[in-house]
Amino acid sequence: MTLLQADALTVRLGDALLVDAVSLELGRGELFGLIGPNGAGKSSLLRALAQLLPHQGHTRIDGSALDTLSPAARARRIAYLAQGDHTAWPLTVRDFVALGRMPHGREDAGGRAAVDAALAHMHLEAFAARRIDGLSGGERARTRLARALAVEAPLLLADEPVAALDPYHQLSVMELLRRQCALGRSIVVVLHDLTLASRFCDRVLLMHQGRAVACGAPRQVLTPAHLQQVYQVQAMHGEHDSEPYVLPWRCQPAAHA
Ligand SMILES: Nc1ncnc2c1ncn2[C@@H]1O[C@H](COP(=O)(O)OP(=O)(O)OP(=O)(O)O)[C@@H](O)[C@H]1O
Repeated sequence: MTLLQADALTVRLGDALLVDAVSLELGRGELFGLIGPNGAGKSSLLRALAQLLPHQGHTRIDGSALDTLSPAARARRIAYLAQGDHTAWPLTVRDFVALGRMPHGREDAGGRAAVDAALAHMHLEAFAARRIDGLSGGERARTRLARALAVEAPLLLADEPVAALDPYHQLSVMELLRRQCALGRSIVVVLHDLTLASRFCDRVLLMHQGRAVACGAPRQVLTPAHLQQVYQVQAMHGEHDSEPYVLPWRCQPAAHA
């Protein structure tokens, strides 16, 4: 069943076309990867989906047009994790994660349990009383993801949630996202790691220069031809434990005529 439907989303900033008529449909319980090289338009598309960037096109969630929902109603349906690290405030980890409950208002019966669960998911229980401006980059990244998880929204839009994480936490976050989807949540995740995208995502959308190049099962999208065309790399493709991996191996710039 469809949770999110976006039709012909287009983002322009001045003369620049950042996202060019990209459409996507997201099923309930689906883990959907957004991939593509630097500057492809992934973050711009995610911000347009979150209604955080002026754009053309339409997005519906559960059949309701997103732009007709109040900001609070929208924030309860969509949790958004921005790319990068903008968390320099002197808050404790617990208080920062609790910001994710703001859309639920004052009578938030499930708030404490949601914050506890988010801290546990990100292995942050021992950090709860620490100030976020005293954490390492990866610890802060886990705290930011915990805030987004604490919303307990049916849709999570996560922009490079594993970029700053060590291998254990990268895998643990991807496994967690899969479990969240098994519970019925839907997730759009921006990834640069093609093996994580291959192994964990149900479908991926490959973007290049603002456009959707291919969308479908990772095996169908992460083909040698697409990797050459879009990333200008050759990769090793293989299987381990019956799961696919894609290891970028060598730069292969397009041949110029
Ligand atoms: N304010 C702006 N004005 C003009 N161009 C912009 C602006 N913000 C972003 N861009 C351009 O839009 C394009 C898409 O940026 P976007 O951040 O969506 O890419 P991305 O796919 O998320 O890249 P990355 O993998 O590097 O995070 C880039 O070429 C970027 O330089």
